[in-house]
Amino acid sequence: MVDEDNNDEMFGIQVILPGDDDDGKMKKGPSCPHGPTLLFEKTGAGTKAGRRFYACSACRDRKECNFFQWEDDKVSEARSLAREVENRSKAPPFSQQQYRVRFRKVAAQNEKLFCKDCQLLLLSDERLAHGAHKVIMVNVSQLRRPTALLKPLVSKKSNAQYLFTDRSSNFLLDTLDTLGYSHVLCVGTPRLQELIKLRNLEGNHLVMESLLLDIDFRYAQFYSQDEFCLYNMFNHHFFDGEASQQVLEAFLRGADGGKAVMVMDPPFGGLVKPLASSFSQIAQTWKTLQSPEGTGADMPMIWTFPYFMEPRILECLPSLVMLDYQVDYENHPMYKGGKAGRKQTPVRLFTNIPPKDVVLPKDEGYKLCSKCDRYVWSLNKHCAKCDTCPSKDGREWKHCTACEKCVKPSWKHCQTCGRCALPDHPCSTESGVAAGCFNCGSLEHKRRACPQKDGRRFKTGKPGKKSTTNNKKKKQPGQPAGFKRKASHRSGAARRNRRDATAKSK
Ligand SMILES: C[S@@+](CC[C@H](N)C(=O)[O-])C[C@H]1O[C@@H](n2cnc3c(N)ncnc32)[C@H](O)[C@@H]1O
Ligand SMILES: [Zn+2]
Ligand SMILES: [Zn+2]
Ligand SMILES: [Zn+2]
Ligand SMILES: [Zn+2]
Ligand SMILES: [Zn+2]
Ligand SMILES: [Zn+2]
Repeated sequence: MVDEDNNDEMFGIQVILPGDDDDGKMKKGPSCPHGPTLLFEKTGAGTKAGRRFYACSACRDRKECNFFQWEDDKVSEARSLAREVENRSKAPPFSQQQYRVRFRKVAAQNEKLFCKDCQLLLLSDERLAHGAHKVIMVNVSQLRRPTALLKPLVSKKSNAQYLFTDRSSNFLLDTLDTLGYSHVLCVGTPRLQELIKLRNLEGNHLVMESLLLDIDFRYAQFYSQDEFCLYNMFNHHFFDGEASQQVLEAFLRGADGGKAVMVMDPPFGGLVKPLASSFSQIAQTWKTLQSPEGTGADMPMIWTFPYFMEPRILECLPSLVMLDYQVDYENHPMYKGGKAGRKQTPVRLFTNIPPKDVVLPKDEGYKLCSKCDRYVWSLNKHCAKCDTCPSKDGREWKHCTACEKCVKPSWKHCQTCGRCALPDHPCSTESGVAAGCFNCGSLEHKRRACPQKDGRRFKTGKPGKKSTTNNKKKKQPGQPAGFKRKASHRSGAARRNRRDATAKSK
């Protein structure tokens, strides 16, 4: 589901945000059903600027949203109107207010009905209309656990609804509780919001306020307007516009005097740059709402994402630090903890909370490194030469004196490349400069300019040998050939590569 080389410039396509090259004056892109689209640029070989186009911010698969428009396209009025009609047709069937009224009615019914086919709570008189559907009766506690009732939307290229295990969600909540946070902004973390509400009911903890921002409108059924906003975290778009912005502001204002924190768990294949931009905008809103006597500090945040995205995240949000805690997921085939003990998962916490304050559980194998002043995984041994606990992936790394840094245990120092690498890596030229394309092995170009831009990686160590799997999809007329974004990099080959790189821990 995630590739190690997932980044915003993958396959020679990069996202352009306001401020990148226009002093922030870039006009808003046209909208798809997921709000304003993002502007992408197809970067060719060399320095020449590529052609720009708009595409959906939220879906990385054209089957889910096929919006495409060249930046310089003239769009006819008829096409604009047709788009508006389509966008409206994809909007939720009820407004947040209507959902709330329905929820109250359903909660008051003797028979609380839920249609599994429509993923909708039903009023008694609607049952007939869902006669052929699978309708079940639910109780009050099920109404309080929407993440258990709703079927997770596991399309990897859009919602990727992977839910925290009890272990991970309890750890997160205990940590926030210990650190004294009174307001938790849950961005794409419905299970955390749910757990907060359930704990509040228990009455033996300080009450925490929470607000869920998520693109899955099914959650609107279960929460009031002050508890849920339909939101796209890739373009910072509130589907209910000003009303939702005000809900967010009221929530953050309410935290003045208390402590607010934002916890985000985006789909793992998502582009880091637009995500970071949205999170920064929320943090900025929080900052402007702080009373003048505040400390001027940044809004605390915790972003869960795979460890191999660390360089990209830190490039976009340099104040974050990656912690060793391994987040696991209940319904993810690869990222869930094993039955007997813990299976390693690649998902970590990135935070601007001082790492020493986030106490990682000793009984799960974490320990304090007094030299680094942070909690680390048991196999992450402090290296005196690097003066850090170097491991990123949970394995014990070893120091290479030639490279003057710690490297993965499976790597060997290669005299030809002058650096450590996997023993079967494609070797570089005599010049000592890493040669050729990491994707296909050709010495003619780098991966970014690879004509075979489908994310498959050169794996055999034989330069020039191409993979036989090729799941090319039809491109839209006039659309750049490389426009697949994350669509195909989860081919069997890519998945295997990632597994090699992470779970199997080569
Ligand atoms: C990886 S799951 C995280 C769920 C979390 N682990 C939990 O247990 O609460 C991603 C979440 O982000 C939401 N999501 C996906 N795409 C989104 C988008 N573009 N904007 C906002 N939320 C999105 C999904 O609906 C889902 O709830
Ligand atoms: Zn879209
Ligand atoms: Zn139904
Ligand atoms: Zn250390
Ligand atoms: Zn070292
Ligand atoms: Zn080395
Ligand atoms: Zn080499």
